[in-house]
Amino acid sequence: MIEVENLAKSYGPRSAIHGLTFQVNKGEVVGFLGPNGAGKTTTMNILCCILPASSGTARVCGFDIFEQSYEIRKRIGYLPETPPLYQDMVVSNYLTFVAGLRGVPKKQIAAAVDRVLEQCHIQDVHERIIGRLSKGYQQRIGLAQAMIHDPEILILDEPTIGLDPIQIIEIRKLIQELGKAHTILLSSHILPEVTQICQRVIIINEGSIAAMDTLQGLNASLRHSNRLELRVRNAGNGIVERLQALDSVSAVHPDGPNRFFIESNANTPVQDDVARLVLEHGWGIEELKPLAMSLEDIFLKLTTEEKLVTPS
Ligand SMILES: Nc1ncnc2c1ncn2[C@@H]1O[C@H](COP(=O)(O)OP(=O)(O)OP(=O)(O)O)[C@@H](O)[C@H]1O
Repeated sequence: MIEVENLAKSYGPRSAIHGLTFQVNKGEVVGFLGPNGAGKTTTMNILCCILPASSGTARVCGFDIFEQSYEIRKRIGYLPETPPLYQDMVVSNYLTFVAGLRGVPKKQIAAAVDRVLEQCHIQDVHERIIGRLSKGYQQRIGLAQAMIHDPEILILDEPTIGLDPIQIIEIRKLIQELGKAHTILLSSHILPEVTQICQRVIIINEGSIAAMDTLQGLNASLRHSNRLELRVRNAGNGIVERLQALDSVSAVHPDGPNRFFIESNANTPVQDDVARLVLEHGWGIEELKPLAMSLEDIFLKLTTEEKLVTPS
């Protein structure tokens, strides 16, 4: 549905993205993650034919972004980070206006407005002035304008940014609903949000792709760094030093007197060494289990040098 190959964009001498290659398949909800300035908005703007790429190719629904941008615009709905709303307009008038801009045939405009009012749960405010509505409602109107021409693909740039926690939950729920019938590429800084909404993640860092997989796949591919949680009954003096002295252990992070997070870069099962050490010293094993990496851990690992061990 979206095929990107070797895409690059420079702003003057500054390279924003380079060598981007990825695909989004029909029906997928894909999270586009990256730190500030990674190139997410640039990529989304190129896919929506708002910004020309410097080189590379991208096809959306089989159409080329350079040659067939009109066809792509018909099939793509875009919610930019700041929704393009006219604050002084009444909701339904605004959506009628946008429908005209998007080329919805005149006779179908009223039905299209009714459809998006219903899909985005904003029927109750259709006669209100946009600027007087809450940010959560304004975001839904932003989604409604993106969907007015019934596109197959939705591209959403930070759709929950600036919303309060209740509004965030509502918008996430709405995106999950929309994901049943649309292909969605969504950028976000909120990692649990991506975990909840998306089936697959593309992590971008400094303009190129750092990782691309399902959450389970990312976890498995980063498994060369084993992480364990160890809980003992009676930790003796020097337990941290002794654990650290094991060949297979690269770092030990205590969390209270009897709980430790252990990292290992070795491929050997570090559990055996740890268990042996604990038994030899009579510290008593309460729990010894491998830890899955959270998306936050994966993100930090791929986008920074920071080493992190947290329970998940
Ligand atoms: N119009 C522009 N002129 C010059 N440089 C730009 C322009 N737009 C973006 N950039 C630069 O390109 C790089 C990528 O920016 P982009 O906005 O695509 O990143 P982003 O991942 O969306 O960041 P954020 O999460 O902060 O929105 C950044 O270094 C940014 O400063």
